[in-house]
Amino acid sequence: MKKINPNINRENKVIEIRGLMKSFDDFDVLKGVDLDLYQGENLVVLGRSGTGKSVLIKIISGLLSPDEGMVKVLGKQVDKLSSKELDRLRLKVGFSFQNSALYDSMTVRENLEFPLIRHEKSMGRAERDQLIHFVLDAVGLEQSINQMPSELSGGQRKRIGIARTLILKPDIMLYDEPTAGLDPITCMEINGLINEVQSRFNTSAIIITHDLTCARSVGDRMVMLLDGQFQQQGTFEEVFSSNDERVKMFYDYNFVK
Ligand SMILES: Nc1ncnc2c1ncn2[C@@H]1O[C@H](COP(=O)(O)OP(=O)(O)OP(=O)(O)O)[C@@H](O)[C@H]1O
Repeated sequence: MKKINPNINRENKVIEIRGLMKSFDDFDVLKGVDLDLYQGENLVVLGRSGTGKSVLIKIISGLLSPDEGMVKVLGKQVDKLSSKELDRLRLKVGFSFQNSALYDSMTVRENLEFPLIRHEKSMGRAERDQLIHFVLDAVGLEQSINQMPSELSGGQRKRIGIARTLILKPDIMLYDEPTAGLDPITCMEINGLINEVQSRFNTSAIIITHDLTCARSVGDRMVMLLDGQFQQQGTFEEVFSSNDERVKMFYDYNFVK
């Protein structure tokens, strides 16, 4: 289990959400979500499939717009920003996708270089190279620099996906199912990496997961999305001491086989 993290700054909310609503046609997915993410905190978002966890982080990263409610990211209300301002804010929010989203036709180096060429146009080759080596070292995969994604294991692809997100030095990391499809040992390694990124890069993060071992090892706090709202929140023990049948089922599925 994770130790109490002294580096969380509860005076500084990097994400603040109030009364967030989102529907698709007549299907109400988010029905009044309130959420705070504090600077330096790893927050785990739990919830069954289809409850709207991905919709929530897509709204935070500006990929979807809210129907109602306030979504503030790094002090900026996302729905009030021009598209240029939103693009600038997005660079501060790193999205680590479930499938790692690497370009299969590019080497690891090219995959890492791509966001720099796109977003840091004035950066020279030497500085790009230095950053590529820095993030590869951070995820422990310097030796893979010239490999193709198809030559990497699932865990290595996740690491490179995380490196590619880190290379733009985001303030906030969003991890969508970081351990999905990995064996237990590789899951532990990825959990360790998420914690290392938090302490080494001083990022705040939202981690979406179904994996309660991951939740327990990376989360400073957890929230559970039930019926379109966060109805349970606190430490792992606080959330799972609930008598709510839906919470108990979630726990049993993970730990009682
Ligand atoms: N762009 C979209 N258009 C229409 N419906 C959508 C769209 N995006 C999501 N939905 C619907 O919103 C609901 C929530 O989807 P979401 O992907 O957020 O679930 P989730 O909690 O992340 O699930 P999982 O754990 O399986 O990834 C689903 O019913 C989904 O079909």
